[in-house]
Amino acid sequence: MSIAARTVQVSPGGRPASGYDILLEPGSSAALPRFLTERLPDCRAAVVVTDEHLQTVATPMADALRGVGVTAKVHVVAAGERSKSLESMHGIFEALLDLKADRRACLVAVGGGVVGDLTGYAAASYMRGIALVQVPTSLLAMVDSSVGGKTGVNLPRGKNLVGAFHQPAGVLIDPDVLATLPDREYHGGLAEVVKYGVISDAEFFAWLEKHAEAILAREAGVLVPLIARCCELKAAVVAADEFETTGVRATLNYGHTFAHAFENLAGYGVLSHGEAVSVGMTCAARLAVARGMIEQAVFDRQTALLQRFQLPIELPAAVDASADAVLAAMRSDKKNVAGALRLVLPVRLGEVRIFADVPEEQVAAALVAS
Ligand SMILES: NC(=O)c1ccc[n+]([C@@H]2O[C@H](COP(=O)([O-])OP(=O)(O)OC[C@H]3O[C@@H](n4cnc5c(N)ncnc54)[C@H](O)[C@@H]3O)[C@@H](O)[C@H]2O)c1
Ligand SMILES: O=C(O)C(=O)C[C@@H](O)[C@H](O)[C@H](O)COP(=O)(O)O
Ligand SMILES: [Zn+2]
Repeated sequence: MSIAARTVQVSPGGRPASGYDILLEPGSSAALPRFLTERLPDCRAAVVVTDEHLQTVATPMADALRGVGVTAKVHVVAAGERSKSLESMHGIFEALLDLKADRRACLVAVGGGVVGDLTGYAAASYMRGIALVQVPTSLLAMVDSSVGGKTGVNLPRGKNLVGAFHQPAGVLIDPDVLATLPDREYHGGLAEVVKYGVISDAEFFAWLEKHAEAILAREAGVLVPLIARCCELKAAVVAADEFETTGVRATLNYGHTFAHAFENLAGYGVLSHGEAVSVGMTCAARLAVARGMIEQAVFDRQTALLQRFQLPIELPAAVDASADAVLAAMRSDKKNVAGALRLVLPVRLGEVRIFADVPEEQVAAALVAS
């Protein structure tokens, strides 16, 4: 397994011309002015979007941009999933208009997946599309949301129901910023990390099991290779199926049909995305065992690793989610065709497939341990 890479190249849809680099190194956020000068030389105005927890990271970045002649300001949204809204997007448009930003302007997303998805969709929409630079600061954003171009916001009726594919011009990952990430958010990011092992890389899954203690301690020696491997795995999927048309990219949605329903029913507060994905992957694996698709041992290994990473494997009591309510929410999933659920389920450790023939009673039965 090659886990030494520090720069990961992404070629969406296999088109090198629209490719970009993920720069993974301590201090990489300081590279923003150079990055803009080299990659977006016409950019004269930039809005750096962040939330209140990352202002000390975002503010020096805007200052540094001003140092190379770019008119820059920081725009702060409230931390948390509820900011992934059309209303928050409107605030970003106002900030761009205040700077008299034209089509050569760019948006810089400094934060977790919420800031990244929101800012990305604003970049895809403002004047029909301006450049975006992703500076992910949560583990989840480093290993997943900053890469691959999925952007969007939530609607009251469901997660990510509006959005666009809009690839960043580049991704700057500074693993040192993880030092301030709260434990709960760090663990949430590990859910998406476990996902990569289950969907596409059994060897990486075993590596996670072996290094679980060092990973929990956030040791740099394991963190950098861990992030790099996830980025490589995601880049390969995005190269094969940028717009989720062939089914390859849908594998990244393992556990998510359940998870998005849980997040919506929980009102986007009680449960983080990563926690919801952890419970969702547990339900999906339980369903696969019930259908005779995987051995119980695979379910047990996934469960043990999720629990080792201090992630939930069942919904907290505070989430009032009857099977009927969960199924109703799952029917809004974007993967569904003609109202029929399409679920990503494991067929062995390291491989998942999409199933469109799962009876809803089986899905309901998989929601809780028997
Ligand atoms: N676009 C994609 O491909 C994709 C992939 C996975 C998840 N997502 C989306 O990402 C979102 C979840 O992202 P998230 O888990 O990063 O949540 P988040 O963006 O809400 O961040 C979690 C919390 O951590 C704080 N934080 C982030 N970095 C920090 C740091 N270095 N120090 C201190 N605090 C820090 C944030 O302020 C926030 O309070 C969800 O909306 C999910 O749907 C998108
Ligand atoms: O990049 C992808 O493709 C993913 O599905 C990654 C997921 O981890 C992520 O949560 C994504 O936002 C889900 O997208 P959606 O299309 O199911 O809304
Ligand atoms: Zn996800």
